[in-house]
Formats: sequence, structure tokens, C-alpha cells
Amino acid sequence: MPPKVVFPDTADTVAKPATNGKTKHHKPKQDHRALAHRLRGQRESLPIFTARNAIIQQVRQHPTVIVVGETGSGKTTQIPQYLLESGFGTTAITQPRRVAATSIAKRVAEEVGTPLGGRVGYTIRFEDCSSDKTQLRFCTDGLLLREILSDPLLRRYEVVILDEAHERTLRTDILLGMLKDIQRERKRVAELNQQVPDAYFEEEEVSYRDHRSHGTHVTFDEPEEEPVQPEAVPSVIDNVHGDVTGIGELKIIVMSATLDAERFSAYFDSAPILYVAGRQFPVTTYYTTTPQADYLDAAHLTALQIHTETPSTSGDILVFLSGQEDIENVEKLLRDSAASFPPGVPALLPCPIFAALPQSQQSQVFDPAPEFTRKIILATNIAETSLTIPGIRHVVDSGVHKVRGFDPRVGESLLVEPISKSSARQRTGRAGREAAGFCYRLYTESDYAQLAEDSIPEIKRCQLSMVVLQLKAAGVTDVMQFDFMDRPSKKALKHALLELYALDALDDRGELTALGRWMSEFPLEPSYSKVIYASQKAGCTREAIDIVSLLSVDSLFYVPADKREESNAAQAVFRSTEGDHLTFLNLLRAYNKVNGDREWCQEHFVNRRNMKHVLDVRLQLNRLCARLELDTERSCGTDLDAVLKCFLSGFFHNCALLQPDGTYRSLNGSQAVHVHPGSSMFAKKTPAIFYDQLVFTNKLHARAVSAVDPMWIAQASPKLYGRLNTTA
Ligand SMILES: Nc1ncnc2c1ncn2[C@@H]1O[C@H](COP(=O)(O)OP(=O)(O)OP(=O)(O)O)[C@@H](O)[C@H]1O
Repeated sequence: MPPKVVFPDTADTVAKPATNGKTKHHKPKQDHRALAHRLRGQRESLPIFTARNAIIQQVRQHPTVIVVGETGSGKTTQIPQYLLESGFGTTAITQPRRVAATSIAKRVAEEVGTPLGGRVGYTIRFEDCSSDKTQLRFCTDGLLLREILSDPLLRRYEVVILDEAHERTLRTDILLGMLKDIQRERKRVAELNQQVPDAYFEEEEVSYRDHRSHGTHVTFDEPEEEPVQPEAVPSVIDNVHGDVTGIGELKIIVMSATLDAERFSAYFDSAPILYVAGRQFPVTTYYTTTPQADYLDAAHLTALQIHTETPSTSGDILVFLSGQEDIENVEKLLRDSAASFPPGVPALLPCPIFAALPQSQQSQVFDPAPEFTRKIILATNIAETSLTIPGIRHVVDSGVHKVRGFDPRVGESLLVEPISKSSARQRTGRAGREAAGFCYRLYTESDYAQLAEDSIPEIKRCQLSMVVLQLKAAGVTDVMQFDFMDRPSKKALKHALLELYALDALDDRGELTALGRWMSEFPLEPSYSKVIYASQKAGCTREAIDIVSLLSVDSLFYVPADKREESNAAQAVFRSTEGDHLTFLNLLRAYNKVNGDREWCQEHFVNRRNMKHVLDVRLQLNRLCARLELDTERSCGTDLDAVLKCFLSGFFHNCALLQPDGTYRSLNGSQAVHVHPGSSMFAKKTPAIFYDQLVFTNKLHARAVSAVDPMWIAQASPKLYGRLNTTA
């Protein structure tokens, strides 16, 4: 009998859920109008419905409105529809994640009663399901940023909604600043055009209440006086060209599930805050009585407890874990346990969802489980916000997530850390969306009390080269003066500027070069787009794209703890003496020859799931390169030195030299660098190496490492290492 995870109040048995009868899963029907009609009642029962008119009135009266609503109150699905019904023009609604953008668009299209891609559509990277008729366009925040490059005033939109703004992703933060500037510029242009519709200012007065009062669904903060726009502030965007007639003001709605709305309001010149109270269904939350030594074990056991002690008709289970590795471990544990279920226990279907999973597999979590089967979704925080996964009643929260950090001197770090309170609330919120639910937190109540209120915004802890390149491409000349909501450190900004200069993306005056503009077309860190650029001249674009795609996943191989030697031996056939980059290329070539055969992958311990993602990325990159008129079939055959030299042209800053004592030291920071144990270069010594990433876990590990001639390093970046003595 496995040990149990004990939650107070549940003691040995988990409380019986309030629902009986399995959820009716929602299936798209051809008869759009009839379906929309049926969903109408559900729409009108959402807490936000009573606030409909007030919200519209506020949006009419103010350039920017902040909406704070509890999870499940209906912000994401309803507010765009209210705008549509009230005659607003085209609206873009951004989501931090692709899976949210597509799944919400599908739901809203059903509610509106239109085929997806008609009045309601979505656009995500490399996938456009919208048309000229689309009035509500769901997209990722990254996509809207790219749109600004081609349309600096976003003139096709009358309203932009930034959803889940509290997540404060790097892209959301950049969008906040860009939109604020676009809004100011459009106001100026609209005033010049004297086309500000008077109707906007003739709306009926709204009465305001103190938002702290109880018993009402929606309350408002007293709006501050209309802010005075400083005439003298020039736009940081300096590339607005062409005809600006007919441009109206831009409305911005910032939506967030946390109460930290005052900061958003202050940033947008005291924009009014609308509070929408009331979650749709209650969620009972349990904490463990004692801290759990191993959250993976605790997650596995809790999921089993729920499965065996509550009827499967009481709803599916969603487990939050820190990353792909965790998910795959728990998936294996669950499958092993399920194999020995006594007769009568329903089957169990683990469904993983994480960012690197191909889109088609991600969307499988929305499919209903077969009869007599319970779905257990194993997710990273990709499923934390916005998503409604039909059938979920039980949430298991491990209390951890993976946090990426960056220190210019040291490199990147990827550490498993406790989540914030706001994340914990979001996770809980996934359980009460269609009926009452349960959330099992795998930490104690006092540990919860210790959690930070919110996570640190990404912009304060991540590498900024790509962001700075995008800002420059969008016409922001002085990124140091950019109106960030939370200013990144000067050191981080300077590091990004220097790196872009060394990559030839910026010139001596810090202005974008033609190469920099070309590189900004790629949704990749600038180092990778530089490699692809260099590969054209070197005649190895096919290999460069292959390897860049292979580097987009964390691991290409499985290394089971109990079969380490066996898996090492099986992978040896791919190994190149030059290191990981060419080893990965050999793997891809062999994988393609057998057409990704499942058994072949098992024999060679190849992670088939990740290989599919690699092929997906490669397809997307090939399409983009073809659009930029690059010959993607240009191959160097067996001259693979050319490939390594191309990689150095983007990764010259990621080099280390062998020291007399047998250790490696990084060229730019003189840090001790350890080759990752999973690398084919682990036990080898070579005068110089370059690596894809430097990741701090317990020490500084170089991942994806290859051997290079030290002379190539100086040739790759004369700006940085021109006078450097590269002999150790
Ligand atoms: N795909 C769906 N299938 C079934 N019901 C759905 C679906 N999407 C939304 N709903 C229903 O609509 C409700 C409101 O969802 P919505 O995403 O608009 O809420 P929200 O306030 O934006 O929440 P969050 O902050 O968690 O994103 C859900 O609680 C659920 O009842």
C-alpha cells in the first residue's frame, strides 16, 4: 500500500465532490447559430454579465481601462463580445500563450455563432485563422509585437485588449510600453485629423462606488481627473510614415486576475479600474498537514488518491508541475500504477501539456476522455491562466515552477522555485469553471502564507537582446528612455546593446543595420538568426536550420536512470568527434531515414515527442526563410567545419578555452565552465569549445557543446576578440 499524502479535513478519504454525473463535453457543431443560442444562457449567468453596460460605458469614456476579475468571471470570453455587440471596430485580444489564443477563439466563435476565422479568429506564429471579416482577433502578445513592425500605429485595430497582464511576460511588458506610445501618437494624429468622434464624450454619466464595498458584482474606482497629455513629449516611435488620415484613437483594455491593478492604472495615467467580483463556482482548497519532501511523489500519490477514492464521474484531474521532465516522470509513475489497478477501478489517461509539445498534441487535453476512463492532465504553468479545460474538477498544485533567469556575467539559470500566491490562485481557479471543484495544494498553509504576492516580471530577470532588437526594429531609437512599466537594469540593457553591436545588428551609433532589420524578422534569439544569415554565404543553410531547430528542445534523448549505460551505448552511433551540434545533426538525418519510426526511437532512446517538435520548428523556419528568399536547400555536404564556423558567428560570446589545469574558462567572463554530463564533449579535452547555453543549476553547465579551432573564434567576431590572444 503506497503512503498517502494527508490533507486536513480529508484525513484518509478525499471529500466527496458535490457533482454527480459526468460533464457534458462541448463539441463544435456545424449549426453555429443554434449552438450560440444554446450557449446564451451560460453567457448570461457569468458574473461579468451584470457589468456589461458599465464596462462598455467606461471603455467609451476613457482611452484605457483596467479590468480586474476573479478567474472564471468571464473577462476573456465576454468583454470582446460586448465590444463587438456595441459596435466597436476590430479588436485584438492578446494572450501570453498560443494554446490559450486558439482555444479561447474557438469558444468565442461558438458563443458568437460564427465559423472560426469569420467574425472571430486567431493568429499565432505561422498560423492564421482569420479573414477580412474578423472583428475579434485573438493572438499571442508576440504576434501583436510583430504586427507593430509592419503597422507602427496598429491602424487596423480600434481596441487592443491585453489579457493576463499580471503574468508580466517579457512580451507583455514591451507591448504595454509600445501600446502606450501608439495610443498617444494616434490621439495626436486623430486630433490633427479632427476626427475624434464627439459621441465618445457625450455618454451618460456613470455612478461610481467604492470598490471595497460588498454585495455588488461590479464596483468602480473613482476615476482621477483626465490626465493632461504633455504636448512636448515626442513619440519614441519615429518610423510612422504614409497616410494617416482616418486614424482614430486606440482604446486599450488591460485585464488581470490579481488586485495589483493600481500599478497598471498609474502607468496608464490613472486609468479607471473596474473590479468584477465573484467566481462562478466555489473551489474547496486543501493544504497538506506537513511539508512534502518530494513533490513528484506527492503529486503522483495525490492523483492516485483522488482517482481511487472518488468516482471517475466526479471529474478529471489537472496536476501542475514544474516542467517537461517532471511531467514525464509523473506520467511514467501513473502508467506503472495504473497497470496494477484492481478490477473495477476505471482506467486512467495521463495527458501531458507543456510548451514544447506540438500544437496537435497540446490540443488533445481538450478532448473528452473515453468512457470509464479518467483524464489526468499533467501541465506546466501553460495551463495556469485563461484555459477552461472541460471536465476538470480536481486540481493538484505542486507549488513549484521553473524560472528562467539571466545574469550578463554568468549566463542563464533555470531553477525550480516556489510559485507566487497569484499563481496559486490561478491554478486553483482552473477547478471551478463548470461546477464546484477541489484544489489540493501540496504544501502547508503556512508555506502558502510565505509565498510572494506576485512573480518578478520577466523583464527584470531575462536576457534582453531579442527585446531590444524588436524595439529598435519598431523604431524605438533610444531604448534606455523607453517607458517600461518596470525598468530592467541598465546593466542588462547595455549588455543587450553590446551583444547586438557585436552581432552587427547595430552600428557604431547604436542604430539598426540592414542585417539587424533582417534578423528582427525571426522569432528567435538574435544569435540564431545570425547563424542562419551566415549560413547563406557559407553554403550550409539546410544544416544551420536543422541544428537551430534541434536546439529548440531541452533534450533529444531519454536517459532512464536504470538504463544509463544502455542508452549511452545506443546513442553512440550518432556521436560526432566535433561535439553536440553535429551529433544532433547526425541524429536528425538518421531519424528522417527511418521516418521517425517508433521502435527505432525506442531502441535508440530518442525522445520522439521532442523530435516532432523539432520538425515543426524546422518547417516554420523553412517557410520564413523562403519568404525572405533564402535558399533553404543550400547544403555543405560533408564540409561540416563550415557549419561550426557559422554557429560561431552567432555564438562567439559563448566560448571557453582550456586552461593548463584541465578546466575551461569562459572567454567573456572568465568563469569556470563545466561541460554538462549529458554532452558528447563531457569527458573530452579540446583547446576551445563553444556552447549553446550556459545554465546555472548547481554549478555553471555548458549545454550543447562543440569543439572549435581557437583561431575561428577571433575570425567570428573581430569586434569583440580581434586583438584577443586565443591561445590559452
Ligand atoms: N471552452 C470552454 N468550454 C466550456 N466552458 C467554457 C469554455 N471557455 C469558457 N467557458 C466558461 O466561461 C467561463 C468564463 O471563462 P473566461 O475565460 O471568460 O473567464 P476569465 O474571467 O477570463 O477567467 P481567467 O482569468 O481564468 O482566464 C468559464 O468559467 C467557463 O464556465
